[in-house]
Amino acid sequence: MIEQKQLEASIAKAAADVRANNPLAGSITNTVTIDFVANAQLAVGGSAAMVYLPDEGETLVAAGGAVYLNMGTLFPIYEETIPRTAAAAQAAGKPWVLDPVGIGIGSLRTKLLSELKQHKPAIVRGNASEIIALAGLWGLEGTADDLSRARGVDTADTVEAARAAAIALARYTEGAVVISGESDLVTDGHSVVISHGGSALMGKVTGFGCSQGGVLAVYATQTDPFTAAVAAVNHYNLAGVAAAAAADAPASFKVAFIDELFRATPEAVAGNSIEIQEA
Ligand SMILES: Nc1ncnc2c1ncn2[C@@H]1O[C@H](COP(=O)(O)OP(=O)(O)O)[C@@H](O)[C@H]1O
Ligand SMILES: Cc1ncsc1CCOP(=O)(O)O
Ligand SMILES: [Mg+2]
Repeated sequence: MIEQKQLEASIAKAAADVRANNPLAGSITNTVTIDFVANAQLAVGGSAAMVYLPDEGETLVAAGGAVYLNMGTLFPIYEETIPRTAAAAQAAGKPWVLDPVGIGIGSLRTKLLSELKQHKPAIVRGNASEIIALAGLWGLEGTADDLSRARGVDTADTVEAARAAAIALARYTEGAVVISGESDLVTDGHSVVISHGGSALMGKVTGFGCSQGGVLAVYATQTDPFTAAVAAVNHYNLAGVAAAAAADAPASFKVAFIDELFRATPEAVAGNSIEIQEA
């Protein structure tokens, strides 16, 4: 199990490095929340670029330190763009982050998510229902293939109910998995970190999950997937608490949240309340 002081030091360094290096993490992401993803990436210190076409995805892999693939709103061209971009990242040894938004909706999404198994994302991020459904679709041990639980893009399960699925995914990818929710769970298949904070208002604005995925990719440019995952999730939880002190309704909360992502210091990100458990 990872030691807390050592993890905090690695998180503080990752947050400081993101600020110092302004790293690019390109995205192929949905059209609902694309603006929020880019602005969150910039607010934490990263750089954003959003594309749709296959050769552009490959170009962003080459140009950046990581790439973010979010399945939220699919177009026919994505049948080419998404696997080619994931394959390019894997071939280049660059981390890529998968958000299986809306898993269970439509045949193209199921086909693409099945194909992506072979390219092993460095970080998988989803809400509890998405993580359970992905582990089942990938046929991982102890999980059930049941896409019928999918109901849209919001969760119908608790974070704890998805714990075993997240651990199975992390052991398969040898990367990190994030389950978002009231408290977020991060695992590398050996340790589990529960990160506290945030606000219920984060569930009342679309894009908090997607933008967390973009920020995970920014952090993944600077450190290993597990440290990157805890750092990004901590950064989100810290900013969520601070934004809730400044705003009490969804639209103003979103604005305050982007400001608080920007204001958060590396030390505060590292000091966000976490619990470390055995997987
Ligand atoms: N009730 C809550 N309390 C605190 N934070 C929350 C709550 N609901 C969601 N969040 C936060 O909102 C972000 C998005 O999570 P979630 O709503 O689970 O994702 P998605 O939008 O993919 O369903 C995460 O940072 C998560 O910690
Ligand atoms: C509403 C919606 N529909 C397709 S993608 C999307 C955005 C989902 O964003 P998030 O999961 O971050 O709230
Ligand atoms: Mg989501």
